[in-house]
Amino acid sequence: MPLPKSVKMVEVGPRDGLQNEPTPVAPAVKARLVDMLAEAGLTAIESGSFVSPKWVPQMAGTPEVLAAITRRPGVSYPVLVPNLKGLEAAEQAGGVDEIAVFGAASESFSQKNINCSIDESLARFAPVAERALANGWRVRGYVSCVLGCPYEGEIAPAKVAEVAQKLLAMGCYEISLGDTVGTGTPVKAQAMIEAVAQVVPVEKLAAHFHDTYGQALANILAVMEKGVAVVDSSVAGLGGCPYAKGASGNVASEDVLYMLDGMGIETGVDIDRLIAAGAYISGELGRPTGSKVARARGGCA
Ligand SMILES: CC(C)(COP(=O)([O-])OP(=O)([O-])OC[C@H]1O[C@@H](n2cnc3c(N)ncnc32)[C@H](O)[C@@H]1OP(=O)([O-])[O-])[C@@H](O)C(=O)NCCC(=O)NCCSC(=O)C[C@@](C)(O)CC(=O)[O-]
Repeated sequence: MPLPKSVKMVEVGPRDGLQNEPTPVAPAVKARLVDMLAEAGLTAIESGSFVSPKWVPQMAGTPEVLAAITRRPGVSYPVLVPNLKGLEAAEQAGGVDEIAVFGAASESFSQKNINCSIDESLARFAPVAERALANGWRVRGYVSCVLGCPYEGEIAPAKVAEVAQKLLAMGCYEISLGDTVGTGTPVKAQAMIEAVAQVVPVEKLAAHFHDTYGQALANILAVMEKGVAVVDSSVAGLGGCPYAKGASGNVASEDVLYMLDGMGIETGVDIDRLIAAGAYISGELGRPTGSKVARARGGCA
Protein backbone atom coordinates (compact mmCIF):
# COMPACT_ATOMS: atom_id res chain seq x y z
CA MET A 1 0.00 0.00 0.00
CA PRO A 2 1.42 3.52 -0.79
CA LEU A 3 2.34 5.61 2.24
CA PRO A 4 -0.29 8.17 3.32
CA LYS A 5 0.17 11.72 1.98
CA SER A 6 -0.79 13.16 5.35
CA VAL A 7 -0.76 11.86 8.91
CA LYS A 8 -2.77 13.07 11.89
CA MET A 9 -0.58 13.34 14.97
CA VAL A 10 -2.43 12.80 18.26
CA GLU A 11 -0.49 14.30 21.15
CA VAL A 12 -0.77 12.28 24.36
CA GLY A 13 2.03 13.86 26.40
CA PRO A 14 -0.12 15.86 28.84
CA ARG A 15 -2.01 12.66 29.74
CA ASP A 16 -0.05 9.49 28.96
CA GLY A 17 3.22 11.33 29.34
CA LEU A 18 2.57 12.99 32.68
CA GLN A 19 0.32 10.40 34.36
CA ASN A 20 3.35 8.52 35.64
CA GLU A 21 5.27 11.46 37.10
CA PRO A 22 6.00 10.83 40.79
CA THR A 23 5.82 14.50 41.78
CA PRO A 24 2.72 16.58 41.08
CA VAL A 25 2.78 18.79 38.00
CA ALA A 26 0.65 21.89 38.56
CA PRO A 27 -2.49 22.20 36.40
CA ALA A 28 -1.25 25.60 35.18
CA VAL A 29 1.93 23.95 33.84
CA LYS A 30 -0.07 21.21 32.12
CA ALA A 31 -2.40 23.79 30.59
CA ARG A 32 0.53 25.86 29.34
CA LEU A 33 1.97 22.72 27.77
CA VAL A 34 -1.36 21.94 26.08
CA ASP A 35 -1.54 25.51 24.76
CA MET A 36 2.01 25.35 23.39
CA LEU A 37 1.20 22.05 21.66
CA ALA A 38 -1.89 23.61 20.08
CA GLU A 39 0.22 26.60 18.98
CA ALA A 40 2.56 24.10 17.30
CA GLY A 41 -0.35 22.97 15.14
CA LEU A 42 -1.49 19.79 16.87
CA THR A 43 -5.26 19.36 16.58
CA ALA A 44 -5.80 16.51 19.05
CA ILE A 45 -4.20 16.89 22.47
CA GLU A 46 -5.10 14.44 25.24
CA SER A 47 -5.34 16.64 28.27
CA GLY A 48 -6.16 14.42 31.24
CA SER A 49 -8.10 11.55 32.76
CA PHE A 50 -11.16 11.15 34.93
CA VAL A 51 -9.88 8.08 36.75
CA SER A 52 -9.53 7.28 40.43
CA PRO A 53 -7.09 9.73 42.09
CA LYS A 54 -6.03 6.83 44.33
CA TRP A 55 -4.92 4.86 41.29
CA VAL A 56 -3.38 7.73 39.28
CA PRO A 57 -2.87 10.77 41.56
CA GLN A 58 -1.18 12.81 38.84
CA MET A 59 -4.43 13.11 36.86
CA ALA A 60 -6.46 14.43 39.81
CA GLY A 61 -6.21 18.02 38.59
CA THR A 62 -7.80 17.37 35.21
CA PRO A 63 -10.81 19.72 35.79
CA GLU A 64 -8.38 22.54 36.61
CA VAL A 65 -6.33 21.78 33.48
CA LEU A 66 -9.44 21.85 31.29
CA ALA A 67 -10.52 25.15 32.84
CA ALA A 68 -7.11 26.75 32.27
CA ILE A 69 -6.61 25.77 28.61
CA THR A 70 -7.00 28.52 26.02
CA ARG A 71 -9.19 26.67 23.53
CA ARG A 72 -8.34 27.04 19.88
CA PRO A 73 -10.86 26.39 17.12
CA GLY A 74 -10.35 23.06 15.38
CA VAL A 75 -8.46 21.54 18.32
CA SER A 76 -9.91 18.72 20.44
CA TYR A 77 -8.81 18.07 24.00
CA PRO A 78 -9.84 14.47 24.76
CA VAL A 79 -9.80 12.96 28.25
CA LEU A 80 -9.73 9.34 29.41
CA VAL A 81 -12.87 7.98 31.08
CA PRO A 82 -13.04 4.42 32.47
CA ASN A 83 -16.60 4.30 33.82
CA LEU A 84 -19.82 6.25 34.43
CA LYS A 85 -18.37 7.92 37.50
CA GLY A 86 -15.60 9.31 35.32
CA LEU A 87 -18.11 10.38 32.69
CA GLU A 88 -20.16 12.27 35.28
CA ALA A 89 -17.00 14.01 36.46
CA ALA A 90 -16.19 14.97 32.86
CA GLU A 91 -19.70 16.38 32.41
CA GLN A 92 -19.33 18.41 35.59
CA ALA A 93 -15.92 19.71 34.59
CA GLY A 94 -17.33 21.19 31.38
CA GLY A 95 -15.51 21.88 28.14
CA VAL A 96 -15.23 18.19 27.21
CA ASP A 97 -16.20 17.18 23.70
CA GLU A 98 -14.22 13.99 23.30
CA ILE A 99 -13.40 11.10 25.60
CA ALA A 100 -11.41 7.91 25.29
CA VAL A 101 -12.33 4.58 26.83
CA PHE A 102 -9.40 2.26 27.35
CA GLY A 103 -9.43 -1.50 27.21
CA ALA A 104 -6.79 -4.14 26.67
CA ALA A 105 -6.10 -7.28 24.70
CA SER A 106 -4.56 -8.89 27.80
CA GLU A 107 -6.65 -10.13 30.73
CA SER A 108 -3.85 -9.58 33.26
CA PHE A 109 -3.19 -6.03 32.12
CA SER A 110 -6.90 -5.25 32.22
CA GLN A 111 -7.04 -6.42 35.83
CA LYS A 112 -3.95 -4.44 36.85
CA ASN A 113 -4.94 -1.29 34.99
CA ILE A 114 -8.68 -0.99 35.57
CA ASN A 115 -9.40 -3.78 38.07
CA CYS A 116 -11.72 -5.85 35.88
CA SER A 117 -11.70 -8.43 33.09
CA ILE A 118 -11.79 -7.50 29.40
CA ASP A 119 -15.47 -8.46 29.15
CA GLU A 120 -16.33 -6.49 32.28
CA SER A 121 -14.48 -3.47 30.91
CA LEU A 122 -16.40 -3.60 27.63
CA ALA A 123 -19.68 -3.87 29.58
CA ARG A 124 -18.64 -0.75 31.55
CA PHE A 125 -17.62 1.19 28.46
CA ALA A 126 -20.89 0.59 26.57
CA PRO A 127 -23.08 2.92 28.70
CA VAL A 128 -20.21 5.41 28.92
CA ALA A 129 -19.96 5.55 25.13
CA GLU A 130 -23.74 5.71 24.74
CA ARG A 131 -24.05 8.68 27.10
CA ALA A 132 -21.03 10.46 25.65
CA LEU A 133 -22.45 10.09 22.14
CA ALA A 134 -25.81 11.36 23.40
CA ASN A 135 -23.93 14.41 24.76
CA GLY A 136 -22.69 14.98 21.21
CA TRP A 137 -19.13 13.98 22.16
CA ARG A 138 -16.77 11.84 20.15
CA VAL A 139 -15.49 8.62 21.65
CA ARG A 140 -12.10 7.09 20.95
CA GLY A 141 -11.20 3.55 21.96
CA TYR A 142 -7.84 2.25 23.13
CA VAL A 143 -6.60 -1.31 23.09
CA SER A 144 -3.50 -1.83 25.23
CA CYS A 145 -0.90 -4.59 24.93
CA VAL A 146 -1.45 -5.12 21.21
CA LEU A 147 2.11 -6.35 20.67
CA GLY A 148 2.81 -7.91 24.03
CA CYS A 149 1.90 -7.76 27.70
CA PRO A 150 4.16 -7.16 30.70
CA TYR A 151 2.42 -10.03 32.52
CA GLU A 152 1.45 -12.49 29.75
CA GLY A 153 4.07 -11.96 27.05
CA GLU A 154 2.77 -12.65 23.53
CA ILE A 155 -0.72 -11.48 22.63
CA ALA A 156 -2.60 -13.01 19.68
CA PRO A 157 -3.48 -10.50 16.94
CA ALA A 158 -6.94 -12.14 16.83
CA LYS A 159 -7.56 -11.01 20.42
CA VAL A 160 -6.59 -7.44 19.53
CA ALA A 161 -8.96 -7.57 16.56
CA GLU A 162 -11.81 -8.89 18.75
CA VAL A 163 -11.51 -6.08 21.31
CA ALA A 164 -11.05 -3.42 18.60
CA GLN A 165 -14.17 -4.61 16.78
CA LYS A 166 -16.23 -4.41 19.98
CA LEU A 167 -15.03 -0.86 20.66
CA LEU A 168 -15.94 0.13 17.11
CA ALA A 169 -19.40 -1.42 17.50
CA MET A 170 -19.85 0.69 20.65
CA GLY A 171 -19.49 3.86 18.60
CA CYS A 172 -15.78 4.64 18.84
CA TYR A 173 -14.77 6.69 15.80
CA GLU A 174 -11.16 5.58 16.05
CA ILE A 175 -9.30 2.71 17.70
CA SER A 176 -5.84 3.43 19.02
CA LEU A 177 -3.65 0.35 19.21
CA GLY A 178 -1.21 0.53 22.10
CA ASP A 179 2.13 -1.22 22.22
CA THR A 180 2.12 -0.47 25.92
CA VAL A 181 5.49 -1.99 26.74
CA GLY A 182 7.16 -1.24 23.41
CA THR A 183 8.27 -4.81 22.74
CA GLY A 184 6.80 -4.91 19.23
CA THR A 185 8.88 -5.14 16.07
CA PRO A 186 7.88 -4.11 12.52
CA VAL A 187 6.82 -7.45 11.01
CA LYS A 188 4.73 -8.27 14.07
CA ALA A 189 3.22 -4.79 14.00
CA GLN A 190 2.19 -5.28 10.38
CA ALA A 191 0.67 -8.69 11.12
CA MET A 192 -1.31 -7.20 14.00
CA ILE A 193 -2.62 -4.36 11.79
CA GLU A 194 -3.57 -6.83 9.06
CA ALA A 195 -5.59 -8.85 11.59
CA VAL A 196 -7.35 -5.79 13.01
CA ALA A 197 -8.00 -4.26 9.58
CA GLN A 198 -10.09 -7.29 8.70
CA VAL A 199 -12.71 -6.11 11.20
CA VAL A 200 -12.05 -2.37 11.60
CA PRO A 201 -11.39 -0.15 8.53
CA VAL A 202 -7.72 0.79 8.55
CA GLU A 203 -8.68 4.51 8.25
CA LYS A 204 -10.08 4.18 11.78
CA LEU A 205 -6.88 2.79 13.30
CA ALA A 206 -4.20 4.72 15.16
CA ALA A 207 -0.72 3.59 16.20
CA HIS A 208 0.14 4.26 19.85
CA PHE A 209 3.64 2.94 20.29
CA HIS A 210 5.94 3.22 23.28
CA ASP A 211 9.65 3.36 22.60
CA THR A 212 10.97 1.18 25.42
CA TYR A 213 12.96 -1.05 23.06
CA GLY A 214 13.74 1.68 20.52
CA GLN A 215 11.37 0.15 17.95
CA ALA A 216 8.64 2.77 17.81
CA LEU A 217 9.65 4.72 14.67
CA ALA A 218 10.31 1.50 12.74
CA ASN A 219 6.94 0.14 13.86
CA ILE A 220 5.17 3.37 12.90
CA LEU A 221 6.65 3.29 9.41
CA ALA A 222 5.75 -0.40 9.12
CA VAL A 223 2.08 0.21 9.98
CA MET A 224 1.95 3.29 7.73
CA GLU A 225 2.85 0.88 4.93
CA LYS A 226 -0.34 -0.96 5.87
CA GLY A 227 -2.43 2.22 5.61
CA VAL A 228 -2.39 3.60 9.18
CA ALA A 229 -2.44 7.42 9.02
CA VAL A 230 -3.00 8.41 12.66
CA VAL A 231 -0.07 8.34 15.07
CA ASP A 232 -0.11 8.97 18.82
CA SER A 233 3.03 10.42 20.36
CA SER A 234 4.25 12.27 23.40
CA VAL A 235 6.22 15.50 23.34
CA ALA A 236 9.75 15.06 24.74
CA GLY A 237 9.03 11.31 24.85
CA LEU A 238 7.35 11.80 28.21
CA GLY A 239 5.78 8.94 30.01
CA GLY A 240 5.36 5.32 30.81
CA CYS A 241 2.42 3.41 32.12
CA PRO A 242 1.82 3.08 35.88
CA TYR A 243 0.62 -0.51 35.31
CA ALA A 244 3.38 -1.60 32.92
CA LYS A 245 6.58 -1.61 34.96
CA GLY A 246 9.63 -0.59 32.96
CA ALA A 247 7.64 0.84 30.06
CA SER A 248 9.27 4.05 28.86
CA GLY A 249 7.49 6.92 27.24
CA ASN A 250 5.55 7.04 24.04
CA VAL A 251 7.58 7.69 20.97
CA ALA A 252 8.63 11.36 21.07
CA SER A 253 6.40 13.64 18.99
CA GLU A 254 9.43 15.59 17.74
CA ASP A 255 11.02 12.37 16.41
CA VAL A 256 7.81 11.27 14.66
CA LEU A 257 7.41 14.72 13.10
CA TYR A 258 11.03 14.82 11.94
CA MET A 259 10.54 11.47 10.20
CA LEU A 260 7.25 12.52 8.59
CA ASP A 261 8.62 15.93 7.52
CA GLY A 262 11.64 14.19 6.00
CA MET A 263 9.34 11.92 4.00
CA GLY A 264 7.26 14.84 2.73
CA ILE A 265 4.20 13.67 4.66
CA GLU A 266 1.89 16.52 5.70
CA THR A 267 0.98 16.94 9.40
CA GLY A 268 0.30 20.66 9.90
CA VAL A 269 2.70 20.67 12.88
CA ASP A 270 5.65 23.06 13.21
CA ILE A 271 8.81 21.34 14.45
CA ASP A 272 10.38 24.40 16.09
CA ARG A 273 7.26 25.15 18.10
CA LEU A 274 6.93 21.49 19.04
CA ILE A 275 10.54 21.43 20.25
CA ALA A 276 9.82 24.58 22.26
CA ALA A 277 6.87 22.83 23.95
CA GLY A 278 9.10 19.85 24.77
CA ALA A 279 11.80 22.15 26.15
CA TYR A 280 9.21 23.89 28.33
CA ILE A 281 7.92 20.70 29.97
CA SER A 282 11.40 19.18 30.26
CA GLY A 283 12.48 22.34 32.07
CA GLU A 284 9.49 22.14 34.40
CA LEU A 285 10.29 18.49 35.16
CA GLY A 286 13.98 19.29 35.59
CA ARG A 287 15.32 16.67 33.23
CA PRO A 288 16.56 16.35 29.68
CA THR A 289 14.15 15.74 26.86
CA GLY A 290 13.60 12.17 25.71
CA SER A 291 13.47 13.30 22.07
CA LYS A 292 16.58 12.61 20.03
CA VAL A 293 15.57 15.29 17.51
CA ALA A 294 15.14 17.90 20.25
CA ARG A 295 18.54 16.98 21.68
CA ALA A 296 20.15 17.24 18.25
CA ARG A 297 18.56 20.66 17.75
CA GLY A 298 19.70 21.80 21.20
CA GLY A 299 16.16 22.08 22.52
CA CYS A 300 16.78 20.12 25.70
CA ALA A 301 16.33 21.41 29.21
C1 LIG B 1 -11.09 2.14 36.69
C2 LIG B 1 -10.94 2.28 38.19
C3 LIG B 1 -11.63 3.55 38.69
C4 LIG B 1 -11.60 1.07 38.84
O1 LIG B 1 -11.21 1.01 40.20
P1 LIG B 1 -12.06 0.20 41.27
O2 LIG B 1 -11.35 0.31 42.58
O3 LIG B 1 -12.35 -1.17 40.74
O4 LIG B 1 -13.40 1.06 41.25
P2 LIG B 1 -14.69 1.01 42.11
O5 LIG B 1 -15.81 1.31 41.19
O6 LIG B 1 -14.74 -0.24 42.96
O7 LIG B 1 -14.50 2.27 43.10
C5 LIG B 1 -13.46 2.32 44.07
C6 LIG B 1 -13.21 3.76 44.47
O8 LIG B 1 -12.76 4.51 43.33
C7 LIG B 1 -13.68 5.58 43.07
N1 LIG B 1 -13.81 5.73 41.62
C8 LIG B 1 -14.26 4.83 40.74
N2 LIG B 1 -14.23 5.33 39.50
C9 LIG B 1 -13.74 6.58 39.61
C10 LIG B 1 -13.48 7.60 38.66
N3 LIG B 1 -13.71 7.42 37.35
N4 LIG B 1 -12.98 8.76 39.09
C11 LIG B 1 -12.73 8.96 40.41
N5 LIG B 1 -12.97 8.02 41.35
C12 LIG B 1 -13.46 6.86 40.94
C13 LIG B 1 -14.95 5.15 43.73
O9 LIG B 1 -15.75 6.28 44.01
C14 LIG B 1 -14.46 4.48 44.96
O10 LIG B 1 -14.02 5.48 45.87
P3 LIG B 1 -14.01 5.22 47.46
O11 LIG B 1 -15.43 4.85 47.79
O12 LIG B 1 -13.02 4.11 47.71
O13 LIG B 1 -13.54 6.54 48.00
C15 LIG B 1 -9.46 2.29 38.60
O14 LIG B 1 -8.91 1.04 38.31
C16 LIG B 1 -8.66 3.34 37.92
O15 LIG B 1 -8.90 4.54 38.07
N6 LIG B 1 -7.62 2.95 37.18
C17 LIG B 1 -6.74 3.91 36.51
C18 LIG B 1 -6.34 3.37 35.19
C19 LIG B 1 -5.47 4.37 34.46
O16 LIG B 1 -5.72 5.55 34.42
N7 LIG B 1 -4.40 3.83 33.83
C20 LIG B 1 -3.55 4.60 33.00
C21 LIG B 1 -4.25 4.93 31.70
S1 LIG B 1 -4.29 3.57 30.54
C22 LIG B 1 -2.85 3.73 29.67
O17 LIG B 1 -2.03 4.53 30.01
C23 LIG B 1 -2.67 2.93 28.41
C24 LIG B 1 -2.94 3.75 27.15
C25 LIG B 1 -4.38 4.23 27.08
O18 LIG B 1 -2.12 4.90 27.12
C26 LIG B 1 -2.66 2.88 25.89
C27 LIG B 1 -1.35 2.12 25.95
O19 LIG B 1 -0.28 2.71 26.01
O20 LIG B 1 -1.44 0.90 25.97
